[in-house]
Formats: sequence, structure tokens, C-alpha cells
Amino acid sequence: MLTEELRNEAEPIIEAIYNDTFIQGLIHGNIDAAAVIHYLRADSLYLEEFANLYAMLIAKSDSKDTVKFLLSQMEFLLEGESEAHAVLAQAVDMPYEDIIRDGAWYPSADHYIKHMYFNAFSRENIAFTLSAMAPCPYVYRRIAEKAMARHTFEAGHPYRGWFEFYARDMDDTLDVMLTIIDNEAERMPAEDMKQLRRNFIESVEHERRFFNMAATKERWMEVDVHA
Ligand SMILES: Cc1ncc(CN)c(N)n1
Repeated sequence: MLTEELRNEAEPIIEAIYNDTFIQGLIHGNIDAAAVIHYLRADSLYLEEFANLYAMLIAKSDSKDTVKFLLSQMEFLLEGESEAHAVLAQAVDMPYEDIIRDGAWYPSADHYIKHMYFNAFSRENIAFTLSAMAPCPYVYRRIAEKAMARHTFEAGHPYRGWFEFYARDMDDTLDVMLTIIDNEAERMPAEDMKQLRRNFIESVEHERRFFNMAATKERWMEVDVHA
């Protein structure tokens, strides 16, 4: 199955993400607070766009079950990830609303978001956008599984709740996304399947760039348009 192959192809990139600064900093509880704040500012905006993408896909869906799934995912997204964000805000001891007030689409987040919108605007078949969106829950679940398998997070660990959330709550989203992608892929010509594959693997790399964007506190050049 296509998504089985994609998950195997993604594994080396996910292992690299796991060993990069941001995740290692969460695991060892010694991450730079400014990197966590940078991450939250970008991620709160990213998740808003993710919800908007679901809305675009609803408009393209012809199956009632798919529409119901997309609506439930919008709901989960607008509520659910706040639990993971709350863990990070607690760890840096700042009120969440104060942290995300100054968010912006920093370069790597901007690229990732536009990669998903490009597919949503240019393709009628929702599988193209879903293949760009699926690494969002998938990469986080794999990273959380690796961390929980390789480390014992003691009760007071500041980021334990973040890993527990992503190890636990991504299954429903993922199962439906991957099923839709596989069902659509079966009826596609080879070049379209190649595009699904590219969309997925590029988004896995976008996930790596997003975490590194936070670790380096990546910003645009200080030009007025982004001030
Ligand atoms: C950039 C990004 N990727 C994935 C996730 C997990 N849904 C997230 N919160 N942010």
C-alpha cells in the first residue's frame, strides 16, 4: 500500500528529527525557553491554517462520511492541541495568550503552510492535500513513540505531557487520512501517485525544518513587510 511505503521512506527523516536539538531538548528538559516560545508562536498560527485546510477539503468532498471526519478533525484541532500547547506554556512559565500574541509565519513555517495550500488550491482530489497534511499527526506520533520507548519520563518531567499527548491522540486522525489516500491512490495514474509520495515526504522534511526553525528562532530578515 502506498502509505505503508511512505511511512517506511519517512523513517530516516523522523529519526533525524528525533536526534535534532528541539526534540532532544524536550526529552532532556533543557531546551531553551525562547525556542519553545518561538515554536508556540509559529505553531498556533500553523494549526489555525490546518483547520482552514480541513474547511477547504470539506468543500471538495463528495462523501458524507469524509465530511463528517473533516468536521470532527477541525473540532479536535481547534480544541485538542491546546492540551499539548498548554504543557509547553506551563514549562516556560508564561501565560499562553501572552506567548502567542506576537506570532508570525517564520520562513520554514511559511513554506510548510504554503505547500499544503498549493495542493488545496490546485487539486480537486483531496488526497493530494491530505498527503501533504498526513505527516503532521504521523511524525509527531512516531517521535512520541520513540521518546516513550527510549526514555523514562519521571512524574515531574516538564514535557512528559507533550510526549504522552502525541503518543496517544493521533490514531483516529491518521487512520482516516491514510485510508483516504490509499483508496484514491489505487485509482490514480503513476505520475499522480508520484505527486502524493512527493507531497508526503516533503511535508516530513517540512516538519524537520519547523522544529529547527524553533531551535534557531528563525525569522525573516528584519524588513518592514514582516515587522
Ligand atoms: C508543525 C506541526 N506539525 C504537527 C503538529 C501535530 N499535529 C503540530 N502541532 N505542528
